[in-house]
Amino acid sequence: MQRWHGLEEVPGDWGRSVVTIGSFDGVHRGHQLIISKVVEHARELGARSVVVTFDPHPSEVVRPGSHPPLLASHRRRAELMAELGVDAVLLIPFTLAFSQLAPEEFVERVLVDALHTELIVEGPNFRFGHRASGDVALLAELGPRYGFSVDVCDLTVGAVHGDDTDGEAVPCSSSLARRLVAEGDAAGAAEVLGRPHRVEGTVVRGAQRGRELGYPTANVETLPHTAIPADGVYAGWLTADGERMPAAISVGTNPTFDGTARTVEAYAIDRVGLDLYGLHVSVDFLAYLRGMEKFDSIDALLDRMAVDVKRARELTD
Ligand SMILES: Cc1cc2nc3c(=O)[nH]c(=O)nc-3n(C[C@H](O)[C@H](O)[C@H](O)COP(=O)(O)O)c2cc1C
Ligand SMILES: Nc1ncnc2c1ncn2[C@@H]1O[C@H](COP(=O)(O)OP(=O)(O)O)[C@@H](O)[C@H]1O
Repeated sequence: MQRWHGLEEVPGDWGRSVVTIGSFDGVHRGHQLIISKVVEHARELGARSVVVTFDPHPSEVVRPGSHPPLLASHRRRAELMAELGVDAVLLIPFTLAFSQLAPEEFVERVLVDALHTELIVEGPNFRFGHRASGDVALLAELGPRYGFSVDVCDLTVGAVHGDDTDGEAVPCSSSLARRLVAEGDAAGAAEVLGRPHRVEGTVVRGAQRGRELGYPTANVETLPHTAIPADGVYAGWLTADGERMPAAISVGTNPTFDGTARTVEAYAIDRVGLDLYGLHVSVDFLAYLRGMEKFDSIDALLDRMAVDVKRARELTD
């Protein structure tokens, strides 16, 4: 899969494209549906599939300070899109100037001049151009002039979760996944995303206390704006150097030790002698086990950690 950063990186001799445009944060099940459609149509038409996305999140430019917590880095999104068979991802720097393009200019520069778009696939709520004034009706109107057609499809995929929905399927969306992650509902988030929520980062030094407790934990320094699950203890996986290891994960300030910094730490169950410092690792959150607690003694914490680890081992088996 090709990755282009900016319109100027699109090869001049790039052929015809089937395109979808969006933020695609988390590449959740609704995103997966639309991207699969793009890939399928491209194969039928003998064209190539392209996903157009933006960095930073458009809301940060339109309303500074409103950057939402991110479910996936652009690197991770690209990885997931490659798995779906996408030929190229075009990441457009979302500058103030870009945000001010009139919808028709946006169509000309991105869809027509750069990508030679034959078909664009979007959900009915797609908006683009200055003040989000372009919509699918405008795309359909401009299509004949520029030689592309528009496939507007219902991209709603339902996920059942929680007690507050009476068992009703709720449409998958990035904001729903963000809310579930923030509430610690790892299982609900996994249902929306189609896989456990992942947090990535570099392993940094902590208080060096874990090894003394018998549970060394890799402390993961996450990227800015990462969607970090609610404080608590989780079962999941720690992946390092391509190896996926069952893990018991702690998110919080280590209140038993009167800590103040909020950390994401993962103990790779039953593994000894790992050296993960400085590595880029990922932590997948499969299930919420319990809340973070301030224990009266280290023994009480250790008793509880033994129970957590046993449960995490069972869940990741
Ligand atoms: C499965 C698990 C559960 C944990 N639960 C708690 C907890 O309830 N309260 C708490 O203060 N710390 C908890 N911790 C965090 C430990 O206090 C922390 O891993 C330890 O202090 C080591 O910190 P260090 O990596 O900075 O050395 C938990 C850690 C793990 C792996
Ligand atoms: N089973 C394991 N799970 C996680 N990290 C481990 C494991 N075994 C060894 N390590 C190493 O030990 C470090 C964690 O030990 P710890 O005493 O908690 O130190 P720190 O406070 O610096 O995180 C990890 O960063 C990793 O390099």
